[in-house]
Amino acid sequence: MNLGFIGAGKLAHALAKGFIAAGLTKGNLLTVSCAPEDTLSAETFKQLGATINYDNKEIIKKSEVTIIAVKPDVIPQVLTDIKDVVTKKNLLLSVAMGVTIKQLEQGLPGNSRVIRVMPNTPALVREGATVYVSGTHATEQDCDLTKQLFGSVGICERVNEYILDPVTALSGSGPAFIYTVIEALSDGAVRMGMARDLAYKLAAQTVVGAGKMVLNTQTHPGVLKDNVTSPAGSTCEGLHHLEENGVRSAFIKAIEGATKKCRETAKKQ
Ligand SMILES: NC(=O)C1=CN([C@@H]2O[C@H](COP(=O)(O)OP(=O)(O)OC[C@H]3O[C@@H](n4cnc5c(N)ncnc54)[C@H](O)[C@@H]3O)[C@@H](O)[C@H]2O)C=CC1
Ligand SMILES: O=C(O)[C@@H]1CCC=N1
Repeated sequence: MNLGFIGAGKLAHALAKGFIAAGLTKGNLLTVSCAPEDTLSAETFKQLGATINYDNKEIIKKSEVTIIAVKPDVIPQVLTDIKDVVTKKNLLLSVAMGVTIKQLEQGLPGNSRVIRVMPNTPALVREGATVYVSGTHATEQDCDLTKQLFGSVGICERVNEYILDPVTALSGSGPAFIYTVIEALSDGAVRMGMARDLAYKLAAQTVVGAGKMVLNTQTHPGVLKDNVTSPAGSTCEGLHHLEENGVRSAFIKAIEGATKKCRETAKKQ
């Protein structure tokens, strides 16, 4: 598949590597733009074999499917750059946080085929979590293609747009929250005498294992937690400390705060 990327940063790179690993495209089939001063993004994609072109119009002309992966505040500029060359042949997939279908469509010619996608960086290792929302003029084939593309690097679900901001908070930002948990668990283990390397390995595999237990056994997380927690045992003691320090409330507030930030971004566009 010939793919265009407008914006070649951390998410674009994770997606490109994931798509290549899944066999959906090759590095030399990618056409990519980034800010001219951003030599790191350009170099990262060059190493994959991609063609770099600093003119966003050229990305649209050369690719039937283009992923727009710039920061939300750059979206208006990108839409201005490309609006005169977007035709019915182009499918545009925007991954920008807090930028709505309406805002995207307003900046493009009528009938433009737009899909709003919210992936996450674990797509790099094909363990991504993606949702997408169809724009007004995207076809069912466009939705199928989106599902095929992002389904090749993890799970991919179609949703209604009203849920996109909480999704961004949960699975878009979520890896950062979980890395913090992995670091903190490891810090605890190091404090108790464990070597740092082993602590990261055990903490990361514990997150992977617990996640797979929820997905594969379809058992309520509370039941899975109870299965680990013996009467008067060590897990119970640990859980008591987490509850005393408001761990649930901290995560609930993190999702609420991140969702609100997405909504503020949408209002600013
Ligand atoms: N990083 C993540 O985990 C996730 C990011 N997103 C969304 O993806 C988008 C990109 O995020 P990141 O990759 O983290 O950002 P980043 O800062 O790593 O990358 C942004 C890219 O845009 C390029 N750029 C800047 N101005 C440009 C222009 N006028 N034309 C073309 N390219 C331009 C930069 O050179 C850079 O390559 C954001 O909208 C973000 O909300 C969504 C889900 C997860
Ligand atoms: O932090 C951000 O703005 C983006 C949205 C989801 C992950 N990164």
